[in-house]
Amino acid sequence: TSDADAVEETQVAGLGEAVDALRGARRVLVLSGAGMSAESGVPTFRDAQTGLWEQVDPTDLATPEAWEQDPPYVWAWYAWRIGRLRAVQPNAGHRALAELAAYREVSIATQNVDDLHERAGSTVLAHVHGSLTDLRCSDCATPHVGPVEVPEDPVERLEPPSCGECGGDVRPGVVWFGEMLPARALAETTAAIEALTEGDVVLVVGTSGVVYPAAGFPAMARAEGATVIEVNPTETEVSDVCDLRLRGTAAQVLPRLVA
Ligand SMILES: CC(C)NC(=O)[C@H](Cc1c[nH]c2ccccc12)NC(=O)[C@H](CCCC/N=C(/NCCC(=O)O)S[C@H]1O[C@H](COP(=O)(O)OP(=O)(O)OC[C@H]2O[C@@H](n3cnc4c(N)ncnc43)[C@H](O)[C@@H]2O)[C@@H](O)[C@H]1O)NC(=O)OCc1ccccc1
Repeated sequence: TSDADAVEETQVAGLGEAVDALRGARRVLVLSGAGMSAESGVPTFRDAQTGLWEQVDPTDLATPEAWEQDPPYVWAWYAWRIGRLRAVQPNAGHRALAELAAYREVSIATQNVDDLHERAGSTVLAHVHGSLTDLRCSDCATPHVGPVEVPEDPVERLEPPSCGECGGDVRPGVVWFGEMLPARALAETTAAIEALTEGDVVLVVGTSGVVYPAAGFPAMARAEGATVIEVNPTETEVSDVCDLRLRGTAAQVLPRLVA
């Protein structure tokens, strides 16, 4: 039997109810995290870092302090992630959400800094933690365009590109721990949550619900009366605020939800 059949056979408790809820929904808001891209080969934050960064807690690397202290060390990690992102493809979960938008009003607010939703054909409402591919000067904030050298294999240190305006170090356009979320992304996500009503559906896909303020979004959506559905193989910090918990992966469950 092929993988699809195997997936087809595995019963996901609550799937029927979730399909019904989605059928009756006028609007769908997707809150996605690292698990959404795991089956594309993008490691989640909780997955052990591989190789060079094995000993490093990503939340220590993804900070303004780490950048201040040693830009080439932090840049090497991001350049490697940019390189990895170029080598992977959206998965069946990303594609299912893009298909759903053909017959439902779908908004996606993601914690992910990858562009896999867009590459699957979705329009993303907000990247609340920024984007790996948007680069800017860490001194004058000038957006950095032009090619970015990425290492074949992980390297310990790599000089970040220099800003064409002021010569400063160019940093990734992501939100580091301790940094405020992009005002526009936060405003649009909050507006989308406040616009939710009875009967609307919120899909919480592949997030452990640990990082704030994003971890508070599912409860805010529930408070608006929407039906909140978690898609995650394991229990999370937000499972309790969800009406339905579908214990499976994004690429396994989402295609069956929108079929
Ligand atoms: C660690 C945590 C406790 N710390 C925070 O939340 C901090 C501090 C904080 C603020 N308010 C708080 C309140 C309480 C406690 C702490 C705080 N928040 C901040 O600093 C935020 C900024 C946070 C953004 C940080 N940047 C990221 N990313 C970009 C960088 C980069 O990518 O390098 S966060 C990054 O990690 C997070 C990882 O979480 P998940 O996406 O949930 O992924 P994770 O790996 O954890 O879990 C994966 C899940 O998927 C599941 N899964 C696995 N495979 C699959 C599969 N195949 N299918 C489906 N699911 C799957 C797994 O079971 C698992 O559940 C994502 O958000 C991701 O973007 N800024 C801020 O609040 O500014 C103002 C401020 C500042 C200071 C103090 C007060 C206020």
